[in-house]
Amino acid sequence: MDLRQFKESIYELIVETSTNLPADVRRAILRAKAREDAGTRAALALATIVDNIRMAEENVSPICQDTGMPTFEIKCPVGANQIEMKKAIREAVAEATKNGKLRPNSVDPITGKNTGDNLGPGMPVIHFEQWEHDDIEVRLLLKGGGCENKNIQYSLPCELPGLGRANRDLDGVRKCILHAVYQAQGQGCSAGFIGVCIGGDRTTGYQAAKEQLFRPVDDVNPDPQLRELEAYIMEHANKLGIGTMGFGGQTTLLGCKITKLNRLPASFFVSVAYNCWAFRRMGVVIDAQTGKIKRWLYRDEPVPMPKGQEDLAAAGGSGTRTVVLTTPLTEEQVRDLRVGDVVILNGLVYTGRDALHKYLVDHDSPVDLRGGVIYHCGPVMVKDEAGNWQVKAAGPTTSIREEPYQADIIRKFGIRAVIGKGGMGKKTLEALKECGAVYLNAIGGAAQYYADCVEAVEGVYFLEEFGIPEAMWLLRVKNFAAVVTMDAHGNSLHEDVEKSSFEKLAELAAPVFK
Ligand SMILES: O=C(O)C[C@H](O)C(=O)O
Ligand code: SF4
Repeated sequence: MDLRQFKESIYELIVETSTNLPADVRRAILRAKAREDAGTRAALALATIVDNIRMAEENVSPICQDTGMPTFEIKCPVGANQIEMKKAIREAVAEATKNGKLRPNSVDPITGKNTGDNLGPGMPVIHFEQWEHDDIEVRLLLKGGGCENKNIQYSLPCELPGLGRANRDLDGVRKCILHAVYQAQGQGCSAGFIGVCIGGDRTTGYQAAKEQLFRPVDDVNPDPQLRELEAYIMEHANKLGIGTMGFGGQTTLLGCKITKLNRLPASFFVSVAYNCWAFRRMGVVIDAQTGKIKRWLYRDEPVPMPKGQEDLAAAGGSGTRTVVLTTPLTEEQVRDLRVGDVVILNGLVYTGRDALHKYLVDHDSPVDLRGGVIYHCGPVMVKDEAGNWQVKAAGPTTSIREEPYQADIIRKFGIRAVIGKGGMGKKTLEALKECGAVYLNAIGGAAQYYADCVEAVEGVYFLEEFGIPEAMWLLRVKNFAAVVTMDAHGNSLHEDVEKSSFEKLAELAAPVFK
């Protein structure tokens, strides 16, 4: 095989997967948008997502800044050289990282040191299987860390909050899957897709659950029992009211695919792989002689994302209160904000995520953070030829990971706003009230939408120590739109949605499958 050409084909597959959402996923998102009433938070969030998908394709830049764990599933003819293919794939991954199509996402598990090229022990994931065809089929999944954190595995029998006992039967499985959707709330960037495996062991169960994500969204399960379970879950999980980004709404789940594997008599696992709306999976069929792409998978028709809708930044017209603010913020400005307001932010924001929060607890900040805005974000950055940093993608990361640190940091540095996604807990809510600060929920995954708001990169700290995603970037933003979901009066939309969705979950406790 022409390996140089094979590498180019893989590079193209990586770029397309990261930047151009497949047709079936686009259709599912457009259907979800059509179900929401205009002007609601869910509709605004979905319109922003639609904008973002279009922008990513136009800019050939990552849909979401977290380009995930590159996972290649390859079927190849007998005799194809897997060692050489692996080498070519690794080279293509490193090149896509250098060009800002993937974020450098591979870090040492203990020190957090970033390898800078997405390579390292266990990365990327490459699985080969032989088949009796002449072509090579390569499927790629770029599944981000936030939704990966929402995967869950149950061992039956177990007790589930709201649902009671899940026995070792189909109805027990039903309860586990409903609970899996509930426990994700908006944190895995709902509306999401789930792949489920009933049975197997802890490893094969998760593996098979993830493989279900390669099924087209609109396909039908060949197993009638599993088909019925999928239909049940799609209908009832969408009654939980978690909605897009956990803002409430009609659509919580965009797809549910279930498989089963035989298990040992002693074990009964239900494994659930949760994928965000930014469901980046694509595939190609490659000619095993030339290394050229013969055709694309998941691209049955072009599904253009419409322009000119009422997205978050345009929310003013719809009855939502929109407040335009420029940093640094005053206590008065912040105390005036209420849950549900849309804030349009201008001025300087400081990115900071896991490494920075841990650091700031017992160190000084290199910049004065009083009145400042911390943005939970790990952007994709590349240096242009003139040596200036360019933002390639910059959406929010899951904020709850900073819950152990955030309250102390707000108090210590006088921060007035925290931007992230998925909401935070009681400790932070208390600090917001005490100090006069707010939590702003940006639209998770909308990395092009937010990168477009960055007017200038004014500096960076801790780049060497923490690496690109974890560094503290000073970003000057314009028209950065986010929703107040936790205010300085003790209100939290996340608490409310969690409570109401729990009540809806509990209504589904009665047995359905005998
Ligand atoms: O790492 C990130 O930028 C985001 C992550 O995928 C998340 O959802 O929290
Ligand atoms: S930020 Fe959201 S959309 Fe992006 S990878 Fe994480 S869960 Fe997915």
